[in-house]
Amino acid sequence: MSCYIKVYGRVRPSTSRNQQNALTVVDKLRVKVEADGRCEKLYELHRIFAEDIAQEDVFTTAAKKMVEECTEGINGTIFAYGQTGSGKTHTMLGPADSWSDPVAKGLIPRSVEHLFAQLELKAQECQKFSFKINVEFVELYNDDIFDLLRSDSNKITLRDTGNDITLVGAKSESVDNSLDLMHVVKRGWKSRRTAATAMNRDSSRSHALLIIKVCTEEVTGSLKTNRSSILNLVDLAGSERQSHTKASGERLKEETNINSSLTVLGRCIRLLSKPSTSHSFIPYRDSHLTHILKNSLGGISKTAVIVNMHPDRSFVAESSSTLQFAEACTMIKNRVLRNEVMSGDQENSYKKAIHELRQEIDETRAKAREEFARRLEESEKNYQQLLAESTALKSEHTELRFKYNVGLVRKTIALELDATNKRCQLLQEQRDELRERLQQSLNSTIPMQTPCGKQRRQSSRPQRRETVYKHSPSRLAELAGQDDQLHETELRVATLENEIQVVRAKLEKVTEEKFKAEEVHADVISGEEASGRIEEHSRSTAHDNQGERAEYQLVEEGSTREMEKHYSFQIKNSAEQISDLKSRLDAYDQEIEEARLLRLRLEESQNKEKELGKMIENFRKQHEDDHREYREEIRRVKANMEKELAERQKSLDLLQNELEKTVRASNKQKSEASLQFEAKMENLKKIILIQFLSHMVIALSGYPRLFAGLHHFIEDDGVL
Ligand SMILES: Nc1ncnc2c1ncn2[C@@H]1O[C@H](COP(=O)(O)OP(=O)(O)OP(=O)(O)O)[C@@H](O)[C@H]1O
Repeated sequence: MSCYIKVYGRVRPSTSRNQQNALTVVDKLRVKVEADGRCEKLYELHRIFAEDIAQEDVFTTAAKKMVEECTEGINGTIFAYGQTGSGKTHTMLGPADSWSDPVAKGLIPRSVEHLFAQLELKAQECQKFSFKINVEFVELYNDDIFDLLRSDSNKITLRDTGNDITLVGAKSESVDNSLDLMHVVKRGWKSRRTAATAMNRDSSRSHALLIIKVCTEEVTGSLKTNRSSILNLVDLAGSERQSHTKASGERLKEETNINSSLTVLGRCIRLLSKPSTSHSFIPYRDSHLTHILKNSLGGISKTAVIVNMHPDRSFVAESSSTLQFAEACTMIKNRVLRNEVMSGDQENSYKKAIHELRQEIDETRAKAREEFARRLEESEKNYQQLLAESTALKSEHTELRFKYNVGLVRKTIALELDATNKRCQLLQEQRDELRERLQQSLNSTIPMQTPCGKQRRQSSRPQRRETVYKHSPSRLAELAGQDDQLHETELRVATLENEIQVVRAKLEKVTEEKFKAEEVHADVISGEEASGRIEEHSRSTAHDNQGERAEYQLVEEGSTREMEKHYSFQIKNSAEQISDLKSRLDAYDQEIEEARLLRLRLEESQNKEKELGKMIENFRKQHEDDHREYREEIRRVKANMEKELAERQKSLDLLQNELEKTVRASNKQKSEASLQFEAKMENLKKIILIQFLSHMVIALSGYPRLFAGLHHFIEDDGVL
């Protein structure tokens, strides 16, 4: 994979208020340089950061992705370039003592934190993942390399093995987390050579190189992938003009060295940026700086350059030269390689990984289905329970309503019986009256009888018995009046009989209703008891009627004595009936009371029913809410599962693609190898033939004619 070096420009805030700025940020990609308001030039880079840009934005744009790719085995280099005091250290490290300031800290602390965060994330995502971080920190001072992690002043040498450039003698410290790494950086930074110049109170006098080596091991199934990468974070010393820095002595020597290394860097960049010279010699070895950065400039790593500029008009020449350097950098293409070694049976391990992923997907699906079914069953159960409760409440309500209706029927019967009772009382009074009259009539009849009843009964003469009952005329008149009265009574009795018939019919109807009611709900009152009572009542009513009829017959016969007996019997009977009716009335009163209580209970039950209705409604609502929630949750779980499935499918596809690629590559390798093998065999055959022919030539050299013929034959056959 080849890609261009990314170049970003950053303009620092101006230091002079009076001067007009020579640099104007036109937009996110372009910056304009103006000299004396006359000649102006527009430069376009991958991104221009204006004075007010946040450190976080610089990191996100220029370094974040590169740091992430480092964990994938791709080397990365980020360096800050620019004149002295233009803000290189500010960009790379941040202002002094801003290591832990979330706003001000620079690109190095942010990269370190992000690198570890990314590695931790991978460790969580991968089946088996481990990493190892080693760090080296050196400075290039006066074109010598010094270790910033060691106090001795031993110089470090470079070993170039083509793709690898190693620092021989540099201390490599192993770190486990970002804090440890930042402590190492802090320690090294303290040893870095800085000095105050006219341009910068804390000017860097050396190029600082922080080298972070990342090694990761990832195991998927039986496939082991080892990746390694290097992240170079470089803070270059600034190019300086003696006219500005007013340097002399040691500072001047430093300045000369810095400028010469930067000149070599510029030369290499210029050569690399010209397509025609891309294959010509690049003088990396002319300075340690370019030699160390060899792989980052036209080499095998990804590179980002941040060019820092001073906007003031007095530095317009430096800004122009920085921007020219930046523009040349944008033309350089790197051939990025991924440092990755896979071990184990790749094809099988891919297949195994695919199989495992498929299994995982199936398991996840089955689990989701089970969960869904379980929740559905649970909610169904809850629903059935609520339904049963509601049915029980409804039947209770019906039962109570029925009881109330039975109570009402009883009350009606009681009222009917009350009316009957009153009529009976009236009848009794009338009978009493009749009895009184009969008594009077008897009193007046007795003196007319023979002195001794015994004698009369013993007499054998029938004509004598007839004379015994002869009445006086006044008595006869009285008897005639009595006959009228009896007739009247007879009429009354008939009327009463009718009334009793009506009442009896009503009673029968009520009894029938009661029977029906009690048949349906036997536990309210024993049906037998009630029917017994009603039958009894009917019997007594029938008995009354019979009695009245007999009375009527006796009256017709005209036997006063028998009537007396009959009336006294009737009176006794009536008294019994009355007491019976009274007791029945008491029973009815009791029943009415019961009905009242039932009504109260019914009201209570109605209230209860209302409450229960509310409860059912609440239950139903809750059940519906639960159901909705379950459904919602199931839907959410399903969506998550689907998402996960899609992701897994995606990774499966990727794996399959990779597998196909690997298979294709291995097939290609095989065919290439077989072609090579065939070519080699062909060559070998030729060599053997040549050797054979040369032996023949030597052997036949004594026979010139035969040799000439053979030579001719060889040329014709085109063997040679
Ligand atoms: N973008 C910026 N915002 C605020 N202050 C800045 C910015 N850039 C630089 N400065 C300030 O300018 C001064 C010089 O910056 P810095 O030391 O980073 O420059 P430098 O390019 O590293 O210089 P040298 O090459 O001499 O080391 C510092 O005090 C720094 O805080």
